[in-house]
Order: sequence, then C-alpha cells, then structure tokens
Amino acid sequence: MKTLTLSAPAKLNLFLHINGRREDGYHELETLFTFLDFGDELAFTLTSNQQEIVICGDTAGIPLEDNLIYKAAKILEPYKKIADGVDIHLNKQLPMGGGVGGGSSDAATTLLALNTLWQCQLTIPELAKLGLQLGADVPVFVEGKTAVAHGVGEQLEPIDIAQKWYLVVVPPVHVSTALVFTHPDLPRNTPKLKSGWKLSDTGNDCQTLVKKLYPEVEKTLAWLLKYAPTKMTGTGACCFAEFENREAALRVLETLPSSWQGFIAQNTSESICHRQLRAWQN
Ligand SMILES: C[C@@](CO)(OP(=O)(O)O)[C@H](O)COP(=O)(O)OP(=O)(O)OC[C@H]1O[C@@H](n2ccc(N)nc2=O)[C@H](O)[C@@H]1O
Ligand SMILES: Nc1ncnc2c1ncn2[C@@H]1O[C@H](COP(=O)(O)OP(=O)(O)O)[C@@H](O)[C@H]1O
Repeated sequence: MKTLTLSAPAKLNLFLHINGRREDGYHELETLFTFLDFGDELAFTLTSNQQEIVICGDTAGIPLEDNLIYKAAKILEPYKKIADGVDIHLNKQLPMGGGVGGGSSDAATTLLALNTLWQCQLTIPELAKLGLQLGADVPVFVEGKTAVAHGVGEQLEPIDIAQKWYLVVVPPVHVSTALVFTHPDLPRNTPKLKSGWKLSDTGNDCQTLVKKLYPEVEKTLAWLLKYAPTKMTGTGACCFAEFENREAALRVLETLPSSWQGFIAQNTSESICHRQLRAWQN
C-alpha cells in the first residue's frame, strides 16, 4: 500500500490584535497568519484493519484520545467511503504549545490527507468547518493560504505579503493560552485595522502580558531585537525575528545562547502541505 507523506507546517502570527471578548469567553481576533517551510511530517498508510486508527512516532506522551491527529481522524470517520483503517506516523519537529500551531497543523494535515485517502469528498470549506471543532487555528491550516483572520480565527481573508526569512526562537517555558486569555491585564479593545494598514502599524496584544508573566520570553525578545525586528507569535512563547535573506538569519542563529533552541525558515504564501497534496494527486 502506498504511503502519503505530508508536511504539517508551522505558522506565525505576524500580528495579533484582540478586538473584544464574546459572551462565551472567546476573544474576537484580527491576526495575520503565514506559513513556514518548516514543520512536522506525517505519513499516512491505509490498512485493511477497518476500524483502526493507529498513531505512532513522536507523540510525546499525549494520550491517544487527546491527540489532535486522532481527533481529526475520528471526526472524518463518518464520511469514509471505503472500509480501510489508517496507520499514521508522526515525525514531530515543532515545539508543542509554543504558538507555532504544530498541533493544529497536524490536525489539518490529517483532515486533508484522510479526505483524499478515505475518499470522503468533502470540500475545503467543509473540512475547515469540521476543523474548527478541534481548535481555533485549524481552519487556516486547512485553507492553507496566508490570510488575515477575524472572529476566533475562522473568517479568513487571503492576502499577498512579502517573502522573508525568520529566525524562530523557542524559549524554555510553556505559556498557557487559557491563562493569557483569562488574565485581567490582557488588552482587549484594539480597534479593527483600517484599509491601507501597514505591518508596521501592528503588534501582538498578548506580548506585554506574556513578557511580564514569563521573564524568559522578555529575555528572548530583547536578545533578538538587537539584530532584527522581532515579535512573539500567538500567545507565545516562541518569538520570531525577520530577515531579508537566509545568511543574515543564519548568522544570528549561530550566536544563539546554547540553552535556547531555534530554527530558520522562509514564509510561504501557500502551505507546503497543499502543494505536496496536489503533487500526489496528479
Ligand atoms: C490565539 C492563538 C493565535 O494563533 O494562539 P496560539 O495558540 O497559536 O498561541 C490561537 O488562535 C489560539 O487557538 P488554539 O490554541 O487552537 O486555541 P483553543 O484550543 O481553541 O483555545 C484555548 C483557550 O484559549 C482561549 N481562547 C482561544 C482563542 C480565542 N480566539 N479566544 C480565546 O479566548 C479560550 O479560553 C480557550 O479555551
Ligand atoms: N499532535 C499534537 N501535536 C502537538 N500538540 C498536540 C497534539 N495533539 C494534542 N496536542 C495538544 O495541543 C496543545 C496545543 O498545541 P499546539 O498547536 O502545538 O500549540 P500552539 O498553537 O500554541 O503552537 C499542546 O499543548 C498539546 O497538549
């Protein structure tokens, strides 16, 4: 049986504004998502074992029922047009809960792969809607285009942006998304951007609070800012510095303090997962 191998790329929030809080506690966001040419890798192989969804690889002790890959496969199961089960092998490269969306990206890649392999014949908007049940960031990975998101991240407006190189640094702390969003000091009233906005008008509304709560994030931002424009992605803890070319990013990566981890990558207007899936289908 042929194996379908796809990337689950990282995302960056090039800005993240909080425009308000809904009655259900979720926050209205305005955020620019772009994808990196770096991420996890998932290999999908159909099996004759009809009911089985088996996940192996670097699942980092996440119980099967909590694994977003498993949840994505289960959500798609009712739409299967063939009887086969699936073996999914995960090669984890992305830090978990670091704001680069690895879990959401794994879930989206699983939805896209199994929609094809199980011949579910769902459209991308239908898959994105299913994905929203798994997390606010899943729809953008399913759609796979650099986009400004509104709502909780599900209303997507694709845009063209320049291609840059990023040095992403992973501070040695875990930031709780729920803690950030329930904190009384989080700013929640940034006005919506007006037409003609520039990236230089934007920021990350979680950054000041996360810096205060997690000094390691403050240290990381201060260190990167010596070299290039820098922001935090999502609710952190990862921070990214922007460069015009790979060499400049690499020079800074080479001087990274040894206790920190980091990687360099370029942003892509379309998720590499979508490109790979198209190539496989043709
Ligand atoms: C804010 C972002 C930006 O990308 O942060 P990161 O997680 O990437 O850092 C995401 O949208 C996060 O999405 P995701 O991580 O999928 O969040 P979810 O699991 O849906 O929600 C985790 C918790 O965060 C809060 N939450 C999340 C999203 C949102 N728009 N408003 C919220 O208030 C809720 O309390 C929720 O229970
Ligand atoms: N396959 C998976 N990969 C990563 N995280 C997962 C996965 N399945 C479930 N999770 C859970 O989802 C949480 C958020 O994951 P992730 O998308 O990496 O966060 P973030 O959006 O902050 O980068 C993790 O802390 C982890 O507990």
